[in-house]
Amino acid sequence: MKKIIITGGAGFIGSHVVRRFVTKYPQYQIYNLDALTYAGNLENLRDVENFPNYTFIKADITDADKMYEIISEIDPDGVIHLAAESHVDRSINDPLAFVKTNVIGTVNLLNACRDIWKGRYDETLFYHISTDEVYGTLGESGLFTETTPYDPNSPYSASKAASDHFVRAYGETYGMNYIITNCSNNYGPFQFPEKLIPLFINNIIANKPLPVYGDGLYTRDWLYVIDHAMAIDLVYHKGAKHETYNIGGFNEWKNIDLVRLLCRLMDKKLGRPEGTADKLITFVKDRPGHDRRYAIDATKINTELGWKPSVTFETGLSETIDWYLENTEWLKNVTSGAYQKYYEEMYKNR
Ligand SMILES: Cc1cn([C@H]2C[C@H](O)[C@@H](COP(=O)(O)OP(=O)(O)O[C@H]3O[C@H](C)C(=O)[C@H](O)[C@H]3O)O2)c(=O)[nH]c1=O
Repeated sequence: MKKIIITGGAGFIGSHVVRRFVTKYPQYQIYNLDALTYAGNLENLRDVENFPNYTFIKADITDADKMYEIISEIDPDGVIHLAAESHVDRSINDPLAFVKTNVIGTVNLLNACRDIWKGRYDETLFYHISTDEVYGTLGESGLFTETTPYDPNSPYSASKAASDHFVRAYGETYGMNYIITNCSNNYGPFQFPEKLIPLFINNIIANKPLPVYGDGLYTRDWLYVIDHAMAIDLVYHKGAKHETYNIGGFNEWKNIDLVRLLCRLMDKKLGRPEGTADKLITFVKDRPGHDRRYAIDATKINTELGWKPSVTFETGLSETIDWYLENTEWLKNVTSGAYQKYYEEMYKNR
């Protein structure tokens, strides 16, 4: 039986990856290693928690000894590493938390795998999940390819860039097998309402302002999270070792256009008169160091591995809104407690 550790499996993208592996591969034992920080939630995995091939381990990747202990005990065939601090605004307020989890946490995992897998690097794989933000920002045209130089602008993207470099360095220095994928903005069920789409869905439901940063003309390339999980599955099984793949939706939207589409769909689904949600749009002070445009060239994963997004943005977004409207309890739980304080802190100077 193959054993795979998935770090950050209780988070947004991680939970979709865990669900896919647990349900699709009963012959694999899947270990979800997660610290359950504010963004990790076992509610995200209720439907698979009793599967015999699923095990949850509460542990923090910043704890080097614990990582060594867990990895030597399980002796996995692969690690799919998704555990990370991921919100850019939080990284601006607390960069060190991002260095600790994203850089030191990754190196702790690499150290343990390097030692425990010694002598059988060819049979094992460290698969590191990263972001397109490591490439910095684009002008009006152009796309990020796998050979675009790294040029991170936020503490978050700098910490992810550093972690990517460490993974590659461990491959080159020690000969460990690794793959890195760099993905564009994800959206879908179970995303914590600090990121644009779930935050705005939550605020529209609650009739709260929709804080659009700066002029709202920033561009992002959006991918449905389930398509990302499918890509991760494919890369884990078919990807070439010591390679990087970019994953994206070929789906660019200016923030303000996306927000207006979201408002229209939400009004319809909530049975409110057209234009109701639009009135909540509030332009606020910009995010410092705000990257103007991200866009991924996903040709390599498409031509070499045959991956492409399976749903259109209209379908994915509509399904996402429906999910949040059907899961108001989940939304209420994750936005209770410290959330309100965080939200007020985040927007008080904007
Ligand atoms: C939360 C928020 C965001 N925005 C803007 C800022 C961005 O231009 C865009 C998306 O912001 P968000 O914070 O949702 O995502 P990014 O900063 O693009 O980064 C995201 O996508 C990459 C790939 C990752 O790797 C990050 O982990 C992930 O957080 O909307 C607003 O205008 N108002 C808001 O309240």
